[in-house]
Amino acid sequence: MSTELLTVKDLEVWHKEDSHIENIISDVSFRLKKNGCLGIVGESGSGKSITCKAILGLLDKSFDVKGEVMFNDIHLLKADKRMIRKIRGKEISMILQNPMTAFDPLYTMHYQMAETFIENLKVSKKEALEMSLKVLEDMNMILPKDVLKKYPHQLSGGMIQRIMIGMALFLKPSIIIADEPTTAVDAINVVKLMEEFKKIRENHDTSMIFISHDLGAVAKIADEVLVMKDGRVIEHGETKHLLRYSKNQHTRYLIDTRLSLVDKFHQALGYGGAHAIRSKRIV
Ligand SMILES: Nc1ncnc2c1ncn2[C@@H]1O[C@H](COP(=O)(O)OP(=O)(O)OP(=O)(O)O)[C@@H](O)[C@H]1O
Repeated sequence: MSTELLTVKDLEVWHKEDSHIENIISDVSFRLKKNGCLGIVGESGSGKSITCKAILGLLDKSFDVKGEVMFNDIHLLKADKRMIRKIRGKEISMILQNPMTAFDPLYTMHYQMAETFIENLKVSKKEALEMSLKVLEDMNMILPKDVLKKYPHQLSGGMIQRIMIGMALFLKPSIIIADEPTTAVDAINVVKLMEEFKKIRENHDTSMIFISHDLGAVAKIADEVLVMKDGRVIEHGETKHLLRYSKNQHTRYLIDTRLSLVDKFHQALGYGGAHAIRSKRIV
């Protein structure tokens, strides 16, 4: 039996504006194994988000998507909208880069979380409200009942992000796609969030696509990495092997940029720098 949950083959994305058509993504292919974690790295604008949105049918009509995207036996690019919406809610959850945009500022967290559970799990309003509280308790939020009464802008980016992760987990999807999940979060909460993601990998039967421009974050969690540049995959391989032995100039550039950041950080703290620890750790 195949262990692949998601197979993407020759994905292309084109953007149309008036009579102008521009190719944004080409020849992207990868496989996500059951219980695996694939990291997608690349600089800003390299095509990481558009690739994942294309897979989930989240791009608007100005985009044209070609290729093959198989989730189990379902061709996601050919599936009807109802089927796609069902898969997006229950089977594949996406954690967005900017979590604030995922919630409506006009409604309380309680209302919005409950709506999601009612729609995706077909539960009663009472059950949905209980589930919302359970999500916050599971994420170890302080005063969860108070948090539920708040509007999105009354919470920090880190809290909203943790709520999104908690909701994604509660729905027990087969795949979680996390798009730069640490962007809106301060440094201390980044560490906590990364722990949360590691726990997902250890305790849940969930596969993951983890998108980041930060190779260090990806190295902590992904077994395989796809490196993107200008809308194309320039390298793909097992994380440790790629970080240690890649000869690709751009991949090396991403690794070295990361190392020089770590160097600066360690020098500021009075340590020997990343080069001193390079032999022990990967990045
Ligand atoms: N709505 C849009 N209309 C037209 N082009 C777009 C749109 N969104 C993104 N693009 C283009 O698609 C390319 C890939 O963008 P994408 O957002 O996938 O990059 P990314 O690697 O996720 O970057 P970041 O890390 O900044 O999110 C870029 O060249 C970008 O300009």
